[in-house]
Amino acid sequence: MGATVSQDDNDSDCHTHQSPINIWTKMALYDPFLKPLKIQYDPTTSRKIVNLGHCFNVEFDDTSDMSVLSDGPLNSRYRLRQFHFHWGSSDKDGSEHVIDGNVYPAELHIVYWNSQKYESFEEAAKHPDGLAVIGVLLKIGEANPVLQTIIEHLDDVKTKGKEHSFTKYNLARLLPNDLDYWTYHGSLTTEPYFECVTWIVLQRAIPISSAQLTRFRGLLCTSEYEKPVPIMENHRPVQLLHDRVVRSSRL
Ligand SMILES: CC[C@H](CNC(=O)c1ccc(S(N)(=O)=O)cc1)c1ccc2[nH]ccc2c1
Ligand SMILES: [Zn+2]
Repeated sequence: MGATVSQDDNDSDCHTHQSPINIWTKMALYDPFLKPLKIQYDPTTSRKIVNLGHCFNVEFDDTSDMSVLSDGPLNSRYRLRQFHFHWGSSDKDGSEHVIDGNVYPAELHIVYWNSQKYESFEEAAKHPDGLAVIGVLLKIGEANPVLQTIIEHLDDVKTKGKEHSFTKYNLARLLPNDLDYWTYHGSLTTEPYFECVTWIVLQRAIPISSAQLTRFRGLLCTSEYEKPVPIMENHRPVQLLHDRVVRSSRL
């Protein structure tokens, strides 16, 4: 008697909570128990900007709970570690999350880890409730002065491995006023794709000018000793939803 393989066996593989996804807004479930996001941000926690080769990070001092995210869909306090962007080789694509089939030209990820339950970011990343990432879609519009302060420093971190001090950054000014969000359980969108992320995708996009976005593509994925290769794109394709439901904070 051969083993029968049913549909759910196919979903029993251990990679069914991958990110990013296409969010069908009409299928999102309004959850009245979702709280507003509570974002406490201390500008003195910003430390440096780093070129990692596939993207650049703005990194924060996460040795104590100074800049934290709580409430929203979360049951713990999460500590700010870094933020970074994903972009495409043209303004036609670049975001990781897709909304009703619409791709945006870029996406900001603000990465937090559960400092209430775990001792370190690396430890938290091994658990389903280890990380929380706020995803903010970027749309082409007027130049964004808050992004400009980051873009001015990209020349200091042009090649892979370069870093430059980056202090007193006002991350709060980067966020839209409207913090309504969609939330679902997913993964890191780069290797090792751990399924450890509570995703919180804001429903309001923020502007970036086409000229500013072009500056992202000027970053190099090569070190200063190699032949220069620009980071033209670094966004992962959308993944299957499987058994997940996306919840919305707004009816
Ligand atoms: C656990 C992964 C981590 C490196 N990766 C990340 O920090 C990261 C963070 C956010 C996202 S996204 N685009 O989803 O927001 C993708 C990746 C990481 C950190 C320390 C490590 N030591 C050994 C391995 C190792 C891996
Ligand atoms: Zn990311």
